[in-house]
Amino acid sequence: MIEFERVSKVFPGGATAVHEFSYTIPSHRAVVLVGSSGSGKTTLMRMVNRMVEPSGGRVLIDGEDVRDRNAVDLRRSIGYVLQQGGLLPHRTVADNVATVPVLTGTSRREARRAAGALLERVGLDPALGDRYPAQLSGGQQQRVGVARALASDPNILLMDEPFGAVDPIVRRDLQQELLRLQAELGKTILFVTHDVDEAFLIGEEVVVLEAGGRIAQSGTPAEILGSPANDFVRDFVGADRGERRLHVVENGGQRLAVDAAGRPVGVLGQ
Ligand SMILES: Nc1ncnc2c1ncn2[C@@H]1O[C@H](COP(=O)(O)OP(=O)(O)OP(=O)(O)O)[C@@H](O)[C@H]1O
Repeated sequence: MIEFERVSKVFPGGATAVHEFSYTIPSHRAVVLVGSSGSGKTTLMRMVNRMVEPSGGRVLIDGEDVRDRNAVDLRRSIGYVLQQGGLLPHRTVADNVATVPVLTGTSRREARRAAGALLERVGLDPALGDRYPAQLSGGQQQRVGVARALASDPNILLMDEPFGAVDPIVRRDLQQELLRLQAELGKTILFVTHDVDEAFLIGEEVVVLEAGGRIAQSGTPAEILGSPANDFVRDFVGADRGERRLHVVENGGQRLAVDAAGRPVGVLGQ
């Protein structure tokens, strides 16, 4: 469980990036922060692994203030997936995946063996482990990024626009892969995106942010789609979408998010 308790962040010489944000992410839940550029999503995410220290308030993991944790140990215990993969270019894929386990005492041989299994888990041929990141496609690199984040078997995965840099078709594959993985692994996931469709697909809960990390609305995709709290949310969920405007339909006891052409874009649960 991750608890944000009235956290704020004022960067030196800057405006307030986040103002008194409070939210609790239950264990094993996938929660998506969605909002336009500069709404404070990345700042909030980085407070969890202490890459950003709050100016006020606190972040707790399983009841413990992250400030009481050693920052390096904390970071190694949390999976972190970045938009550009963040892979080390001069190390093989297998060594990239094995980085944290080796740092925390697993033998290189054992960590490389485990890396092969992790590559398979994210849908890659383990033989790719001998390549260098530049020899993989963007989508494959993102999968390696996910494998690396899973390597220390963390309870928490932070995912910052992880599929933002790949083309739409690969992006859909990666999203489906993440849903499949989450069904298997049940991690506590904090996922950041500015893409509403992605937020509603991945998030069991979605937090719509306005500037300054203010919560415009939070809830399940069905709740937000079904009854937007205000004009801001209504616009954000539907703006500029024309015929792609999302709505909710009931289908055989399931609630589906569909676009205006009736194409399902996500299952919202029972
Ligand atoms: N290190 C920093 N120093 C000063 N200001 C910062 C710093 N990091 C972020 N900010 C500012 O804080 C605000 C929130 O930034 P943040 O990156 O959290 O937003 P975001 O919602 O993740 O945006 P994006 O979708 O563009 O990544 C922005 O106004 C940004 O310019």
